[in-house]
Amino acid sequence: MSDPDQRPACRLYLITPPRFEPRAFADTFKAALDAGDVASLQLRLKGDNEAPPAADDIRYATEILMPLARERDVAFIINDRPDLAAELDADGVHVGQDDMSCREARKLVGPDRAVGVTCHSSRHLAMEAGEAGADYVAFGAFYETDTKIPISKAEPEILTWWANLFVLPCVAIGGITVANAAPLVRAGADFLAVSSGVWAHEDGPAAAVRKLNVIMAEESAAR
Ligand SMILES: Cc1ncc(COP(=O)(O)OP(=O)(O)O)c(N)n1
Ligand SMILES: Cc1ncsc1CCOP(=O)(O)O
Ligand SMILES: [Mg+2]
Repeated sequence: MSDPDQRPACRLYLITPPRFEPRAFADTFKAALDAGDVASLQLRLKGDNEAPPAADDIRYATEILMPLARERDVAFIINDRPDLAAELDADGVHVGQDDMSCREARKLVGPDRAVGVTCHSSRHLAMEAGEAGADYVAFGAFYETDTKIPISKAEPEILTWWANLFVLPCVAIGGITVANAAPLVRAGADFLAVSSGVWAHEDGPAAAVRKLNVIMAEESAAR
């Protein structure tokens, strides 16, 4: 059993938009990171219809964004590509169930980089990922989203179940915004993974990061 009183406050795990021009995006990116606490940033590039991006696009975006993240103590995670996470010396990789197994990803990135695993709404997948050496498990999608067509709908109870049993951090993802984040923090999320809820916020990304930080602090203190 894990002790809920020992659990650190929930933190923000930013996900990039699926498509952007890295140099043009850099100022927006810096403004978001400078607006409040951001634990990590996932470079999640996708082509049309979720097609995988070219490796060189990931390399170029990493060249521009990773130093900006590092200067701010924000961990830089690459989506889908453990090989590139190792090659580019990123802080970690996120793999989905159809990308690569956690163990294979670990072999590619080594012991010192983080490996995160998509577990949809499955307790079984999450326990498997934990046993396979994942550094976090990700549950979702909690809310409707236009960023991806999710294959599962998760309920906040899965976060509570996980947090009460395991020390390994859990990430909540899918349609999270300033307006709907609170119940996920209360339920036990260690990280909120947010893309459009930050980049498309009506008052801009910096305002979204500020507001999410207030919510995460308040709701973590109340749990
Ligand atoms: C933190 C986090 N959680 C889940 C996902 C989804 O990964 P996956 O299922 O492989 O889908 P794609 O993101 O690759 O479309 C994620 N990227 N990050
Ligand atoms: C990658 C991913 N996996 C499940 S939902 C989702 C999309 C996250 O983006 P948003 O925060 O815009 O819903
Ligand atoms: Mg994937």
